[in-house]
Amino acid sequence: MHISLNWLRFVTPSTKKPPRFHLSCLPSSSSCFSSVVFAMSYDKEIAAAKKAASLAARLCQKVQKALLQSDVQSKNDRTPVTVADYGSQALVSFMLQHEFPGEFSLVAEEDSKDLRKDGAQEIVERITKLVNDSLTIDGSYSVTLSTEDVLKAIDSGKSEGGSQGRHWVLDPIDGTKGFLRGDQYAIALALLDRGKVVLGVLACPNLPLAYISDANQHSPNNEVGCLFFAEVGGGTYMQPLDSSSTVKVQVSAVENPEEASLFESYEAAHSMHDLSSLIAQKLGVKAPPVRIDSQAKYGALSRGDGAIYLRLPHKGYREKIWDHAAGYIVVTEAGGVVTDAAGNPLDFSRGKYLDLDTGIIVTNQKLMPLLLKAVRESLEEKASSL
Ligand SMILES: Nc1ncnc2c1ncn2[C@@H]1O[C@H](COP(=O)(O)O)[C@@H](OP(=O)(O)O)[C@H]1O
Ligand SMILES: [Mg+2]
Ligand SMILES: [Mg+2]
Ligand SMILES: [Mg+2]
Repeated sequence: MHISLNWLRFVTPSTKKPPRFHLSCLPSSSSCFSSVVFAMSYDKEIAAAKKAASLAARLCQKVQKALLQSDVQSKNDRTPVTVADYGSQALVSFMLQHEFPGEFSLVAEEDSKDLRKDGAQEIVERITKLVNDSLTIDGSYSVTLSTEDVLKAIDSGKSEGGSQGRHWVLDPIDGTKGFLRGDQYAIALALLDRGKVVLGVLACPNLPLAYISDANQHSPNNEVGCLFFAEVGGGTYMQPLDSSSTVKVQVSAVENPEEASLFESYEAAHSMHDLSSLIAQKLGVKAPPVRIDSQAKYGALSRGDGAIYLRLPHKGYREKIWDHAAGYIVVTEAGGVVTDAAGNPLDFSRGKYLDLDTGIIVTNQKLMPLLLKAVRESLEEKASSL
């Protein structure tokens, strides 16, 4: 693979991730010292998660390529994203269950209800072919799943999560709107252990390997396809989706908000752009916001492309854990901080939903106090103007 100068920018002296064990405290302990236990490292889980997310990314790329090449495709036809969404979820679910056949719990976005309705047989067959082609593509599996196997694999994602035991958390395509537009999307997979996110993998098939800004995000010269992964206490790493050359990444060290660049959703329906522009104005941020879809924003932030991510949904919206779990650990292990708009840490232990005060904000440790102040003032200003 051609390694560009931009790629080398991310390389740190330690590019090889050593195998690791780490200490953890039992959640019920009153004193850390009295009940320190040796926890297994999650190396086997992270290897399986990387493989599953990478294969799912290939499946999605194949569908997106066909979608963009097809000129008969109606703009409103959601079939391609439907096929890729379900296919990605079936593939990841099957691979994880194959790897961890004992107790298995998956909290995932999709279910098979619509696929079991009359008239859905053709689409289920398309999904099944896609999944089988993907599983056998590199010779790792020699299985042929039936349509019922695929529906069952999709429905394995019905777990509610929670604070006990282990739960995989999957968004098979995050950024469906971006996927349909030919823009950014991500396959986001994380593992919860006793309510905490302990590992996360983000496959971002359209994210340039090089630094992105508002100006260059659609440059045709950019090589694209990034895989981010992080394990609790072990830092965040990035590799090209088609290679294993891994680099450790860090969030931006920018301390002056005037030099910070700010990421937000492309879709104004997902995050209030007027509110984030007020916050940016208060901070003195000079650059225009970088608007991209999906948890690719967390990936880009983890390597310092921007310094701030604001997600301020409209009133009443409830965030789901699969939209944030993988991105959260990718950013925090790279040195970033993720809180709600009141500065509270995110709690992934309460089931499918995150109970939040107003929104999610992400930045580095140095900028967080300034950002929180600007967010609070902007929210107050907005409330008093209503
Ligand atoms: N009204 C809304 N407000 C906030 N988020 C929303 C929303 N409607 C959908 N979403 C979520 O926003 C996610 C995409 O985020 P982003 O704007 O960062 O690309 C979607 O994930 P899916 O595409 O997996 O459904 C969906 O869960
Ligand atoms: Mg999503
Ligand atoms: Mg999704
Ligand atoms: Mg969705």
